Amino acid sequence: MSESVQSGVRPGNGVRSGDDVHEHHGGFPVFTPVQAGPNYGEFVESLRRLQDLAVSTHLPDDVVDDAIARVNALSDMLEPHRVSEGKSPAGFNRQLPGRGSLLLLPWLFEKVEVDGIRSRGVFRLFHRGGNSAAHGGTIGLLFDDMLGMIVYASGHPIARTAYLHVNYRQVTPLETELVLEGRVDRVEGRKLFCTAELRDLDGTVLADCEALMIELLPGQP
Ligand SMILES: CCCCCCCCCCCC(=O)SCCNC(=O)CCNC(=O)[C@H](O)C(C)(C)COP(=O)(O)OP(=O)(O)OC[C@H]1O[C@@H](n2cnc3c(N)ncnc32)[C@H](O)[C@@H]1OP(=O)(O)O
Repeated sequence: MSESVQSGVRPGNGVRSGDDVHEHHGGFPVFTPVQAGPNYGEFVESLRRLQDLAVSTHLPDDVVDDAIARVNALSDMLEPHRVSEGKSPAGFNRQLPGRGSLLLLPWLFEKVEVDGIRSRGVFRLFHRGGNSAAHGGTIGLLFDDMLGMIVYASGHPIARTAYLHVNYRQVTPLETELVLEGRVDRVEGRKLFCTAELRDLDGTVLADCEALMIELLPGQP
């Protein structure tokens, strides 16, 4: 997504290439992608490990107290480096799992093309819902984020999700490599009708979705 914001509309279905970036990306500011430094991916992975442990340990009280002190010390170290939206490498680095954003599932893109995207990754312990299955909300998060990339790849201006209908077909396992594919199926004016599927490596559909993405109007947030 970051490249679209930087360079404007790319070739694709419903192209309006050459048009003004501000006008056709709604009220989104023009972000210049912030490149991650050489160890940024390791930093994010370290935090993901911490998240996994935070939800899968039962700590003695003295360990909790020690952890609070250490985590606060780490936060105090980071605090002076706080920046505004668009100025952090988080979310801008497609070569990193989850584009380097701790919010996103740690997935990597295999294909980002006009006719659709494919991404691969795992749900981790942090994403556990119940009985070793992925939390349904994290599946929605994965789909929603991929929809943004589907719109970007298709060459359309930035769009927001009007609705996202998720069908949970099978229990989605943790720590198991899975694949997601999605595309724009149909365009009606500003309305982009998209579909995507989450599959295991045997090809079994674990979840699928249908979504309506609406291209933003000039100045629309
Ligand atoms: C660094 C990189 C950054 C890059 C960052 C890139 C960001 C990507 C975003 C990723 C996706 C997200 O998570 S977005 C976050 C979650 N979504 C949101 O917060 C969206 C909140 N909702 C809105 O802002 C608004 O409702 C919009 C923009 C979706 C639509 O509002 P609008 O622009 O006023 O459009 P409106 O006239 O209402 O509707 C246009 C047409 O769509 C239809 N329509 C509208 N909503 C629906 C609906 N739920 N179900 C059916 N149809 C609908 C209308 O009937 C109409 O059809 P007709 O009469 O024309 O036929």
